[in-house]
Amino acid sequence: MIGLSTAAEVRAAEDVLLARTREGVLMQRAATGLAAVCLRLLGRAHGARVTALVGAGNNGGDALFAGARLAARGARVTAVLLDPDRAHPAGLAALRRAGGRVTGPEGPDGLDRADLVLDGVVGTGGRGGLRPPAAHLAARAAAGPGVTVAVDVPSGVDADTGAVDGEAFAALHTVTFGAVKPGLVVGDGRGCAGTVHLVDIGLGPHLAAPRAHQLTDADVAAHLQPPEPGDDKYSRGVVGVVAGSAVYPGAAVLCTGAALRTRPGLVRYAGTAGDGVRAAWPEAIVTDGRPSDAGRVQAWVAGPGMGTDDDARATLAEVLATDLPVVVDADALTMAAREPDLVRDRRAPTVLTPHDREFARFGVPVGADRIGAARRLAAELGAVVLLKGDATVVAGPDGTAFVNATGTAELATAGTGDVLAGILGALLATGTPPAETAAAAAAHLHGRTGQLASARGPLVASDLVRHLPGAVGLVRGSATGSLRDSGA
Ligand SMILES: NC(=O)C1=CN([C@@H]2O[C@H](COP(=O)(O)OP(=O)(O)OC[C@H]3O[C@@H](n4cnc5c(N)ncnc54)[C@H](O)[C@@H]3O)[C@@H](O)[C@H]2O)[C@@H](O)CC1
Ligand SMILES: [K+]
Repeated sequence: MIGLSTAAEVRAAEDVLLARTREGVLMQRAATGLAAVCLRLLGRAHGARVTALVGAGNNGGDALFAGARLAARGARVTAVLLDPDRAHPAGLAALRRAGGRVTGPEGPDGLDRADLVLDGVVGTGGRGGLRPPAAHLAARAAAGPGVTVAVDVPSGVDADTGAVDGEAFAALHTVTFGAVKPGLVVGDGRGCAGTVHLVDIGLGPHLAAPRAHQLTDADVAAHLQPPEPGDDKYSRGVVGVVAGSAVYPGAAVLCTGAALRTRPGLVRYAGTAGDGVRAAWPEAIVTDGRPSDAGRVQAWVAGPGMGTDDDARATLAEVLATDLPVVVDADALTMAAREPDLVRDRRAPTVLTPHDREFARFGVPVGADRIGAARRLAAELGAVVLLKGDATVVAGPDGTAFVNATGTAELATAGTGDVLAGILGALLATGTPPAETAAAAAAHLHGRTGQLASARGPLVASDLVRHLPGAVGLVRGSATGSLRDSGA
């Protein structure tokens, strides 16, 4: 599990460590790690052209010291000082000693010929979007030929939320220090950060336990273990599905199929799309009656394609009245937004799976702070909220949050949400792990499946169902996790 630490948490840990180390040691650790990543990206140092955009704080100091290291290895480094009188003095001296050039914001900056551009304008001390002339230089860097590398945080991105209020530096890579900040992996910040590289500067033992996380394949594999010799179809978790309609059986077919393909045990279906489900999935046990006629289940998935009429409302209420985990998706979300008391503070876990428009129906739009928004609704309803997006966010009522790392834009097609609901039902039905972890694991597996299914071209939702066993195998087989994956 990768912890996501806020700027304040990182600063607090830095303060403890700063008091115990010689002055400048932490910055040297950061600059050494930064220079090492730059060298890897450049492939060579001698003759490489590097431009560093340098602000007035310690973030600029990191860029200057890293620039000095690259210059010492033969790179042609130009530092563009945005505020020449306030640039980090020791960093500036080191760069000059190593043969680097220095200019002001109006000087010749080499941006149009740089092999690599370092963004050391602002880091965790930044507030709001980039101001001119930094905004102008950032735009030129993005348009130029050089590899763009953000120091700690892309300037203009809020490190805690990923919000971009105005202009921000568009990095292909971000080298971050001490801990990954949430703003690098969620919201608009995710797009600005590119691939995230974490440099250890020794903060680990001093960091507060993070309240937000990213799961890796290894974490998710622990929840997708193969059956053991003593298992039977009941012990692997029985999923109940209420979805679809006689006219629109598709959602029921996709949702049931996803539950079966994630953890083949037993799936029971109750509703008016029974004929379609029987035809597609002879493995499912189908009743045309009400959920209470379906037989014993361990978790319910309610909503995809079920409609929002009185009958649908009664079905949803019946499922929510049980003491079982319930996934509230699609049409069920519309009904829950109208009557939040249906889902509020149930004894068993409830997982709501809104996209932004569905989320807004609960009263307040998502806004730029996606983790904050999910936490707010989760606390208000006493439920788990899985807020879908480019990087899906999961929050539990106690504020525990997860940001998904495996999302791919290929998943933006009809029916993929029905598949996610089915996966989620399968992971909830075993009762372990906690519902927010199960929801985060479902989002992770869904993303991996999307990557696999779109490896050779665009996907449709039924491709996802077909690729689920392969994705489960892939996640199980992968011992290591990564922040950003090749398919993302
Ligand atoms: N504290 C430490 O021990 C360490 C800090 N490190 C670096 O220090 C950074 C934090 O340094 P600081 O606290 O000095 O702050 P920053 O360097 O992030 O930014 C502070 C400066 O930026 C200006 N500023 C704020 N918002 C701006 C905007 N939107 N546009 C233009 N300028 C803006 C402020 O006026 C201030 O001068 C980290 O991100 C990291 O890069 C690393 O060297 C590791 C060790
Ligand atoms: K920066």
